[in-house]
Amino acid sequence: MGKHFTAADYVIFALLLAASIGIGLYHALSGGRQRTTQEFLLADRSMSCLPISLSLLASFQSAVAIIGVPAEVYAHGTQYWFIGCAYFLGLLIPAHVFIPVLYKLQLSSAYQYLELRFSKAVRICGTLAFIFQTVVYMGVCVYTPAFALNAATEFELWGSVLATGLVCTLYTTIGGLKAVIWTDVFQTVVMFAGQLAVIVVGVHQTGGVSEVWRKVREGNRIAALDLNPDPTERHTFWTLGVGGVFLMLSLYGVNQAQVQRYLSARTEKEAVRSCYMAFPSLQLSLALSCVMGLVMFALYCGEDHSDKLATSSKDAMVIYFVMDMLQGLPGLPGLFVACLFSAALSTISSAFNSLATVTMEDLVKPHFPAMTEARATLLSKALALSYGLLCMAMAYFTHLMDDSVLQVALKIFGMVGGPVLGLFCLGMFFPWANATGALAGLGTGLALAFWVGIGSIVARGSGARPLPAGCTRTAPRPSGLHRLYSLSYMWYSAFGCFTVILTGLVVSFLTGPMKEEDVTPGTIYPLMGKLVCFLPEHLKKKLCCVTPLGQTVSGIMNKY
Ligand SMILES: CC(C)(CO)[C@@H](O)C(=O)NCCC(=O)O
Ligand code: NA
Repeated sequence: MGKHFTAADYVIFALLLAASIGIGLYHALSGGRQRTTQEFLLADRSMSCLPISLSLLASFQSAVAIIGVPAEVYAHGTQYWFIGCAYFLGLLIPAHVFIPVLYKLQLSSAYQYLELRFSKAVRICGTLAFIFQTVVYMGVCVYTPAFALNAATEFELWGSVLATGLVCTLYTTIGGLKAVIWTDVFQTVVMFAGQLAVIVVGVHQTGGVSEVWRKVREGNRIAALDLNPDPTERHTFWTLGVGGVFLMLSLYGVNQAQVQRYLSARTEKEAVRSCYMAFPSLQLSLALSCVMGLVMFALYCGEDHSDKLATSSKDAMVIYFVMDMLQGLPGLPGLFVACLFSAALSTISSAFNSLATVTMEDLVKPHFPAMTEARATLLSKALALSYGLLCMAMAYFTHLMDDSVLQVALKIFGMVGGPVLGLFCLGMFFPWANATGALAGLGTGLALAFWVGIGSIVARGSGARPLPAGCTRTAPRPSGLHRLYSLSYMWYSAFGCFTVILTGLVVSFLTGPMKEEDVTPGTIYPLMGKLVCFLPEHLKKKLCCVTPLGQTVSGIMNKY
């Protein structure tokens, strides 16, 4: 770390790690001392909306976004910022559709819903898809800050992977979900502080806000709304603002990490409120990272310094610029590194805890119904620990990938999260869908998503790579399969989701649609009923044939 780090920097970085472990210790020794799975995995269902909302932000805001978004804006301008449009529906729909259904069912794992609605097999498939998605994503999260720091500074690569992994494993294993949520709060504040510091210093060094504005205008970095309907165009209003809604739904609607936070809320109202409160913090976070890219552009005028680095990665270049800007300002490099690690730690800890939860609730408990609470809690802790170790192994595989980290992460979310979102939509909005349809749908959705996702990587390797922004007009239009492979990664979630719904419905009707009396009450969201609320009562009843949500379901829950 040599020339970049002074004593003040080491102190700040060490404080972050120590405070995170401290919060873990506090929750290990206070409250119920993490002796039940209710406390360890669901924070005793006692959380209020403020910590939950910051934690919702932190779950999927990792160093990948902190580095990846400025890198994207530096290279291609602010078009990516339009993903902020997707946050409206991307949070409103979870708040008013997914939370009401999932919270009322008093679940512990989101995938329990799939058993209530379809069958045990569907639940297990949903769980396995989630585990796969999260384990791969975790690798990217741990590896990204370590790799970028190593390329731009003298930070030891595998040393930082180990530090992140071990600290995070420690406080997650001893402090449970309460520690995860409260460290998220603290780490989110550090994250904002680090980004803000870089922006302030950068604006100052450029010579003021108006100078920054002049330079990014001259450099063509402020993007106008791009309404090009071509689905292979990487970033347009449609791919970001509409495709992004499905990405957001798969993360904020049905992903276990987030659902677990909703379920840990004291009341349903607090859960809904936390979803609303996540909106401004998500927008703030997006704005900070986009502005950081702009400031960087103003200061370095689009120079490419990759020749000075051991890698051509734009992500490493961002770190190089930040460290260059902050040089000679003791404490600030440390704050920025703390910001990166905060972002990473808060994401990885959510991943450990949610992985431990689904493995326990969906894969282990159903086979050992007589397991004592003490033993189940011990096993949950062992699971959190093992996933922690697995995550460090995954970091190793990530270093074999060669793509912008932001794109890698969002591709994974789309390829696996999209089909899983489709499964929940199929169950909630279509009372006719049956378990066979759900399984066939999920299988088809995953297969198609992986075909397109892996196809895009292979096609790019064989020279069909889309040209960089600005050259797109002269690029030959991809044809045939290549056109499919060049589908914008921002559409992956929507593509997977609709494939599952369509296949699921067709197969359900072929194999005999579900009958009204066989559907578990409370598992359907009366979408039709809400859409046709102006129609007379008896017609509505015909259209949405199932028990309304308002009815409590404690009776049914005893059955399971
Ligand atoms: C998931 C979104 C789009 C939500 O804003 C954003 O946080 C993001 O781009 N995340 C990238 C993945 C990551 O930061 O790990
Ligand atoms: Na995070």
